[in-house]
Amino acid sequence: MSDKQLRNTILDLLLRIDKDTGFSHLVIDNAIKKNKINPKDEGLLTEVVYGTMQRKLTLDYYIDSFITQKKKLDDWVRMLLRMSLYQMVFLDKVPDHAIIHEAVEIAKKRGHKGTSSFVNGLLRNAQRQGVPDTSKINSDTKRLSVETSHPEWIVERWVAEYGYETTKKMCEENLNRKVMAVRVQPLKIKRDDAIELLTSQGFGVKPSLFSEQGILIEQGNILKSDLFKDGCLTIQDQSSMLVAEMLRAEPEMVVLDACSAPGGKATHIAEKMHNMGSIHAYDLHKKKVKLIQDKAAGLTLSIINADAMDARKLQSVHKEESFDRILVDAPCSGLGVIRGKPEIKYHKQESDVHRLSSIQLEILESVAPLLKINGLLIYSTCTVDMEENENVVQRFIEGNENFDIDSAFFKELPESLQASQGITEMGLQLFPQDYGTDGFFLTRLIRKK
Ligand SMILES: C[S@@+](CC[C@H](N)C(=O)[O-])C[C@H]1O[C@@H](n2cnc3c(N)ncnc32)[C@H](O)[C@@H]1O
Repeated sequence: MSDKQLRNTILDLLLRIDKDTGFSHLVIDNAIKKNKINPKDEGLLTEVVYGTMQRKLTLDYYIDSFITQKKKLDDWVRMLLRMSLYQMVFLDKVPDHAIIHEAVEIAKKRGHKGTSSFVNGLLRNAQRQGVPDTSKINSDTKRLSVETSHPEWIVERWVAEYGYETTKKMCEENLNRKVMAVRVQPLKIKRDDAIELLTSQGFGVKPSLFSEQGILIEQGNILKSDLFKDGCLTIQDQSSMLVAEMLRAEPEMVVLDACSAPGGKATHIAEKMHNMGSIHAYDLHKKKVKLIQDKAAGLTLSIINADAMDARKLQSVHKEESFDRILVDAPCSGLGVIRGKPEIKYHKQESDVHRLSSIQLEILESVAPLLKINGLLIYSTCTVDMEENENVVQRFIEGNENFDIDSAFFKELPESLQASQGITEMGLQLFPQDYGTDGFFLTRLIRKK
């Protein structure tokens, strides 16, 4: 693939991700496979696509400072400027003159002469004058929003909920790449043996913090390893691994996973149960049920029965007090996984947080009667927001006096989490900057009567 083709591909991918037609990691993976992109170009493509999305608002601030007449730019022109400026300001892989030349060539081809001279002029101005100094922005939240490219509503919510310093660290951390984690299928291989084998094959790996099944991948493409291809490993963030650890499901129990696709946690729970007992796994979307089934089959786990169903209607198919354990890994705004899916921060709106928190409470209310007395229920989300996390739990407890937060949950947390700043009386909020995990919330409820 020529440099010009590569840059056109990058521009097309960015436009697709920005229009919310696919998560960045899936769009990038598909493009690499489809276009048979070589490893060197693969690195640049991934870096520029992720980096441009991650820094979109910062780049827009730079672009707007060079535009005197406030005219609306075509989407592709703005995106071309963003990706070019991203490379000029944040990368040193390609010289500025080459970046500008490629951008002008693309602008000539996609637009008209006026467009290419506009692109040329703006990028040359940026090259000569440098980008504007953001430290001069007066408002703390606006400055943090521009410098770390998070919409102001998110910054304002986080500052109100967690304070300025925590918010600043979180926004800065969200610009980094996270270290990938995988879970070992213990019925197939021991973690120590997997670590030894992967190390001998040149991977940089080490045990993860919160689960005896977790491995952190610091170097190497684990998707290409034999262990992954043989179904001995599943990709899962360390925070998500905590869920099955804390659910305390045992062999022969009957478990409900109310929002299960793609099945990451259901399969982990099945492993914890030594593939004995039963897990009823549901998801609202019929097409996602196959993802659960495929994941279970890939890991040779047979106790998961997956079906499509709105978790709010499960009382129509299951009797009261049917389950020893229930997991509600609820649909959420996803503000905890911005590092891996940067587009989330631009696509989600504050109204989504309000809408989702109502659905989360409805799901909890609907599945609660299905839990046996003394049974345990985990509520979790991959978001950082009190309205969807602590407040949902509090509202649920207030309305259901037969449920309580299980105090044993806090004692059973891994030692490294015992002093976490995210522990409140409602549960545990993990922040991405604290342990390198996704932003994630979980708590455990117990049914008393
Ligand atoms: C956070 S994801 C679950 C991830 C999954 N537990 C795992 O570990 O792989 C939330 C899931 O809830 C599903 N969902 C959304 N609304 C639902 C509802 N009303 N009932 C059941 N599932 C729902 C979504 O389709 C999505 O797959």
